[in-house]
Amino acid sequence: MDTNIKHIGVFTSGGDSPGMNAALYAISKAAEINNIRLSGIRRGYEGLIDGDFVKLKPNEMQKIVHRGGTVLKTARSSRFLTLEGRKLALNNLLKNKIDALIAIGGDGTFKGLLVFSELCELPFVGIPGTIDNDLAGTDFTLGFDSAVNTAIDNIDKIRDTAESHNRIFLIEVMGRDCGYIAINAGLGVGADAILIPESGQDFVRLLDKIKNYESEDAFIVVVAEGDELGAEITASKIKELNPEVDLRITKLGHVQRGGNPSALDRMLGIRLGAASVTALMNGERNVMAGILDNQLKFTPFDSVVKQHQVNEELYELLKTLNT
Ligand SMILES: Nc1ncnc2c1ncn2[C@@H]1O[C@H](COP(=O)(O)OP(=O)(O)O)[C@@H](O)[C@H]1O
Ligand SMILES: O=P(O)(O)OC[C@H]1O[C@](O)(COP(=O)(O)O)[C@@H](O)[C@@H]1O
Repeated sequence: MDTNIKHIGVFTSGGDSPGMNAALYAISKAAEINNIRLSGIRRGYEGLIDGDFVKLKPNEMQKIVHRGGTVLKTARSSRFLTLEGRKLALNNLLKNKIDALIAIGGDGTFKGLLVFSELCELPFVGIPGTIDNDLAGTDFTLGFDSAVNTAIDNIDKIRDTAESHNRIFLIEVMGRDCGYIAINAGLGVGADAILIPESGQDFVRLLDKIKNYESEDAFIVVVAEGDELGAEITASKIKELNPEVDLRITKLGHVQRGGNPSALDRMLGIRLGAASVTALMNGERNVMAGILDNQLKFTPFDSVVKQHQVNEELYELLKTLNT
């Protein structure tokens, strides 16, 4: 056990995701039990550069396990992309006598840590926090399950009105350049078609169905925001084929990032939060904590950032179900 770790800094970075507060609770509790001082760093790398450090008290964190967003706030930092910014960040860590860092964020955040490790010798552990589920090294990222549930709740509501009017709805969901939210939400609502960035065949399947569409029912298409055509072009192609159809586009947007974390995300945050403190005490460095096959696993940052997890079985499922 590495007893040199007396003071840990923790921050959330990139897009917020439900479950981040649960992870912060577990980190604060595990640190307290192991007599480790914990400093929260506000606004991700921005707060590291500005020295914006706060205390995280486990008895207060316990009360916000159920809340979405991140109590530490988060940011995308252009200053951290510069060497000058990273040097300011290093100075603040040294000044505050921080021995190790825990970062909750996505692949951008871990790329940042990799670059920072060229300057800073402190050990870093990452927790995958993004609704996009686009990281290797974990089956699920923190917030993905909640975001899919939110998308499903909203699309169910759209179905009510779509069926009442016999309309085609194109519903855009988040996920950056990854189709995980679209596949899971789309299958979960019984969508007629799902368009994702990773597949070229989905649009062909959609056109085949639209050719036979009789305007006597709803037709629900879930479109990933990173899809190569996107909702607008897809809509205009459908209209070209069949000018009479009644069609609407809905972009679900940031509603998918908010709301209380699901039970799965609360547990994921708590497991990974506690594991990250233990990992630092055990001498781990520059790794991301994740759950693979329900087992805790640590993956080096360079393997996490290089890959985009592609689940072939899910793509095959879309074909099997002709969606
Ligand atoms: N190559 C890089 N070098 C240094 N910092 C980086 C790099 N890539 C990303 N970062 C930092 O990580 C932050 C979070 O990354 P971003 O891609 O916005 O979100 P996420 O971590 O959710 O993927 C960025 O705003 C930036 O400050
Ligand atoms: O809130 P912003 O900065 O507009 O970012 C939107 C992006 O953030 C996400 O919600 C989450 O992405 P990250 O977790 O990688 O930041 C993406 O799905 C979306 O493309």
